[in-house]
Amino acid sequence: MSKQDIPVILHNDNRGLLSVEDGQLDVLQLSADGRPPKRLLSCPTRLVLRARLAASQGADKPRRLDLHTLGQKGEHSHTLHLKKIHVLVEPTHQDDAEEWVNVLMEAAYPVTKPNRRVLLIVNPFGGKGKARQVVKSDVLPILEAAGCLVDMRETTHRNHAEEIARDMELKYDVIATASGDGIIYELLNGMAQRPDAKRSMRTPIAPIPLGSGCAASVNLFGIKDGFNVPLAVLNVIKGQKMTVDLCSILLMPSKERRVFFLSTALGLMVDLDIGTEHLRWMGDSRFIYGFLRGVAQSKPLKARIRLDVIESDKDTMAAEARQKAAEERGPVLVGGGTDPLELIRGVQKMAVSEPAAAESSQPKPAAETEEELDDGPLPPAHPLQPDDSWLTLESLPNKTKDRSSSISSTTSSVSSHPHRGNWEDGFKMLYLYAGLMPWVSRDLNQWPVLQPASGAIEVAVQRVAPRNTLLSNITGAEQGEPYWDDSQHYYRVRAFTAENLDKKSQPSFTLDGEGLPWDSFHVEVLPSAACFLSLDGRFYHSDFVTKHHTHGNGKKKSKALHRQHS
Ligand SMILES: Nc1ncnc2c1ncn2[C@@H]1O[C@H](COP(=O)(O)OP(=O)(O)OP(=O)(O)O)[C@@H](O)[C@H]1O
Repeated sequence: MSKQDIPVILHNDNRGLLSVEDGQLDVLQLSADGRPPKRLLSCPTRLVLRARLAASQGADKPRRLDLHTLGQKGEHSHTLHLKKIHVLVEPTHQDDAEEWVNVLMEAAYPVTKPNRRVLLIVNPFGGKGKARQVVKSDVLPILEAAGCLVDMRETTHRNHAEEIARDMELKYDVIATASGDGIIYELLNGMAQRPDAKRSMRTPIAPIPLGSGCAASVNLFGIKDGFNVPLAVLNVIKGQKMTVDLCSILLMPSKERRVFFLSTALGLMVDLDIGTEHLRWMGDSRFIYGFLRGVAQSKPLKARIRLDVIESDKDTMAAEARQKAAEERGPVLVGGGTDPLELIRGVQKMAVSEPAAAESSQPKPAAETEEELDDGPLPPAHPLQPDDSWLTLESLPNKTKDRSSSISSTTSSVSSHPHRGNWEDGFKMLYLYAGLMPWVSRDLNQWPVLQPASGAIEVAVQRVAPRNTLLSNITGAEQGEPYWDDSQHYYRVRAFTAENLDKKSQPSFTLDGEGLPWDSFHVEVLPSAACFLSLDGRFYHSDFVTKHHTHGNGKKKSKALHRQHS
């Protein structure tokens, strides 16, 4: 018997052994006749929620030991369910048992502290309308089994989450959202209005995917587990703080300011989202339907976009993203790629990029102590002043001759701009999609080279292209392959503006999936403004950044496209 083992009496009165070693908890039933022990439970310590010794009932009495874990349905299963095991520890082993419980809890919480205080926001009408029921059956029991203290609030009307965030006490370790992305958007906008906005935004958000589009969860847990509710609850319990950028958007002419954490879209992507809201019953399949419908119509977007570009070379951005992923992952599987079960079975690692964000018992460096952080409001939003160095992309209504109307004389010529990203005068846009997290839904990794908290927003501009090209881009979209298509122009920017050149036929744009009237707007990045929880302190790595295949097909496709355009 090693220090990691403790003898116990099992619920069936048989003798047993609890063992914790190499990131694994085992519960064994011992046999009296020399046969090998029977494994009753084998569980990665990542899935251990709590181990607790009950109070002593007297020095000569056995003590009860409770083990709460999540269990996989099978070795390769992503399905998790709550398991509770109770055993008895005989008086002679009780000191060792106390030490064993500490060893297990340290293995179970290697980078965070247990017993979090959780504000749980539930949208009872989110997604397919099952949030309330799933919270009761799956979410609350797991949080309680882990010893979390939960305050639950149900939203009763639109924008209720915004009101809650504006008025809440800042006493929680985490705000969990049993909803879709809309509630997260509202929470962040509520926080943004507070006089102590910066402090409030240091409370991390942990999404529990119970809406129709749950992009935040897909970005944290990947395509396969993007809708895995118990895994998302595990993230509430032991996720690490991950800082993210937000964007501030100034709506013109009203000068109303909003913030967003995910995306803003123009053109086809607007029709795809708000044009399919009546199809929420389809879950996120409604987006595919909307895309097909939009491609069939291929209605050009009429807009003038000005971009403060940092980078537009796709090869450079892809190489940087792959390098960063390699640093974060350390040694990888033979053949590369992502272990689909890494979030369930791997040992929880401290984030490479933000070790100071982990709740370790080590004192933080002086500059990162709470006292020195700014607790005040967000900086005020002012209209942006694009100058000569900004890139201007225009997709004009067919009959427009006078292109000078609202273009300032300082606008640079596209063809000579160092960051034009292969855009040519006369190209027509189909959509613009700007984002702060790689996946916008399970089906679309729109910004596969995006780095969180980089101080930039990624802008993809899809120009009008033959329908078969656009349709063939659906294949591989979940892993970001359309990035390589030359009809998709890609810019990493600090800020941008978008002016509507046909308000009648394109009245709206979307912000984190919510539709708003579009006249013109100004977007700038709020670097590292908010934080989410993530099990390994980062977004889930897509195959795009972990598998280093070339993009020969994309290049061939784009040459063909050029031929068709000329
Ligand atoms: N009780 C309520 N009645 C009506 N609307 C509500 C209620 N609670 C929240 N809402 C609104 O529901 C909208 C959608 O919320 P939620 O984030 O849960 O996602 P969803 O629409 O299912 O999925 P997604 O936004 O990811 O597509 C939000 O705009 C919110 O204001």
